[in-house]
Amino acid sequence: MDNSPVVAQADASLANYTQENIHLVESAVGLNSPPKEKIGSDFDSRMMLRCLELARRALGRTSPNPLVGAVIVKDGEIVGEGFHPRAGEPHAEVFALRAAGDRARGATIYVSLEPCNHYGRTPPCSEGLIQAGVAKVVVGMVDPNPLVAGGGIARLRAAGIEVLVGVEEEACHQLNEAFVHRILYKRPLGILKYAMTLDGKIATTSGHSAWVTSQEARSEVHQLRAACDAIIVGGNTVRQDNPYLTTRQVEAHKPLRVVMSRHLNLPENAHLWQTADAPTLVLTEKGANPDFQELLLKQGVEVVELTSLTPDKAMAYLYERGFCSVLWECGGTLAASAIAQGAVQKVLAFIAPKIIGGSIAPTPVGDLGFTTMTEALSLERVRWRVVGSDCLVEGYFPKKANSQ
Ligand SMILES: Nc1c(N[C@@H]2O[C@H](COP(=O)(O)O)[C@@H](O)[C@H]2O)[nH]c(=O)[nH]c1=O
Ligand SMILES: [Zn+2]
Repeated sequence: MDNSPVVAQADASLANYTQENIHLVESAVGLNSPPKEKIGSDFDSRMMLRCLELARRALGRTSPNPLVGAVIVKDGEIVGEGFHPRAGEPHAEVFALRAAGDRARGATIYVSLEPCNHYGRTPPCSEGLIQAGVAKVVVGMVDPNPLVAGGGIARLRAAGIEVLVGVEEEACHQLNEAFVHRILYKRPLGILKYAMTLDGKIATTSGHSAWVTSQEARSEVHQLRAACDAIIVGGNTVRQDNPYLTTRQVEAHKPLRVVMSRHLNLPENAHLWQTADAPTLVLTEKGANPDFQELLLKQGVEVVELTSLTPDKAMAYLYERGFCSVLWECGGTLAASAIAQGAVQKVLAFIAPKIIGGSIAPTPVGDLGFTTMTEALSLERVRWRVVGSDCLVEGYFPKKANSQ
């Protein structure tokens, strides 16, 4: 099957992504394009889903790199598997080739992301596959990285290797949505997560919030945290909720816990500074409360002063640090300003079937300055799911209201 148009749209001339050409890359990696016909056989799909299963073993650990899995099949049998464990280490294909050894010659390799074609921290996988003598490469999605962007596929085809692109493309994209966002927008993907009652409250009028949702929903949140690079809260959340923001699973990735606080008027004995099992970073402004900074440093907390502390500045800083995904677990005021500044692209709202009442009880999103319903930010690609006794609503902000 010739499906080269997918690749043709993603050429390396898109190295400098702008508003005009971003949509081309988005369609090349399988976003914003009309549903396509199923590509590949059921066996191809099964092998690609196995790649994604392998890729997930490194969940939360690969940034700024993507999650990638690879499977080598010879005569209908899997002869090698691999995944990318973290940035700086070999790519998924390399591990799969090592496992397959000589059996890679004449075999088919399935990879969830287009094989790279550049010398980065590691040599190009395209050359590795050519040297190993594989006969066919089945790719999940095109790599939006301008250093690759179709070049890996072109190189393999030029070497006479059959390449099929787009098998389980949507699932492949879903797994790496944060990596794709990082590449296209030069910011981490911002995910706003909150838990509210049926009448839209995140706490009682007196600020009590433990717990709004069921145990099942809370363990879903722990899994979500483990898949992210950082979790952000504001000073208010530290003062009022004194959260741990941990994943509570021994083996899981521990995201960086980030607190945004302009004046560092924070409690000296917050759980965050007292639990060294996950790293913590406090973002503040130049010259804020030097005594408190010293106290934090003594407790192993990292402090970074930014020239002005806004959600976008925080995201720009976390982008420079190599992060792909940031989970906003803050209160309504910070959430509203993060949304207004385009620091949130995705929303995960847990809704508990409880009513708490209280006209001044806090709500998940503060003032956005809207006066009419027509200004409402309607989520797109919305999914609803039951988690324990709660409902999880998941969706994305429309691009125009939210592009950087
Ligand atoms: N992890 C991964 C790929 N990642 C691609 O390579 C880039 C990182 O290159 P490097 O610095 O050398 O690790 C990353 O941004 C992405 O475009 N490619 C692959 O063929 N297979 C893999 O498993
Ligand atoms: Zn590679």
